Amino acid sequence: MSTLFDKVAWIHLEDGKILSTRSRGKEVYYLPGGKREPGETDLDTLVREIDEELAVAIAPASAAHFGTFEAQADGHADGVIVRMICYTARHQGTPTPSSEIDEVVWLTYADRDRVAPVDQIVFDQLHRSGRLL
Ligand SMILES: Nc1nc2c([nH]c(=O)n2[C@H]2C[C@H](O)[C@@H](COP(=O)(O)OP(=O)(O)OP(=O)(O)O)O2)c(=O)[nH]1
Repeated sequence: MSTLFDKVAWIHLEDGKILSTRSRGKEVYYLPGGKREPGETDLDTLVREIDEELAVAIAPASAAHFGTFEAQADGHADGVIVRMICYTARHQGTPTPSSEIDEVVWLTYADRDRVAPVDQIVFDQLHRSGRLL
């Protein structure tokens, strides 16, 4: 049996830095987002997860698909894969970490080795296109 996590993440850049989170008890940084619940669209998941994690309201009409990326899931057995469907989107509110989130940080490409494998692919693409410092 192979496992694939189906997640939706928010790509949010400001001044060449990307908003990233560290979940409670974890050592590497993730892009904010989470797993789809049954029946949810990508945007349903994005709006719910970003509200839960950061108390920020995503504007769904502004969301644009950035890319979908797959890699080894952080902290799971070899061969467990996470698929992350990534969106940019406008928002309202100031990111404020929920109790599940220990840290909210702005990272640059210099932090590539501090993020999960799937996020490294996202970092590479953003850096190549000049959006991530
Ligand atoms: N949200 C998120 N998860 C990631 C990223 N990169 C990455 O490997 N993951 C992995 C972590 C786990 O190996 C895998 C499944 O997530 P999980 O099992 O920790 O999810 P969870 O129960 O905390 O649920 P959820 O809140 O994320 O929906 O997704 C990322 O950038 N963002």
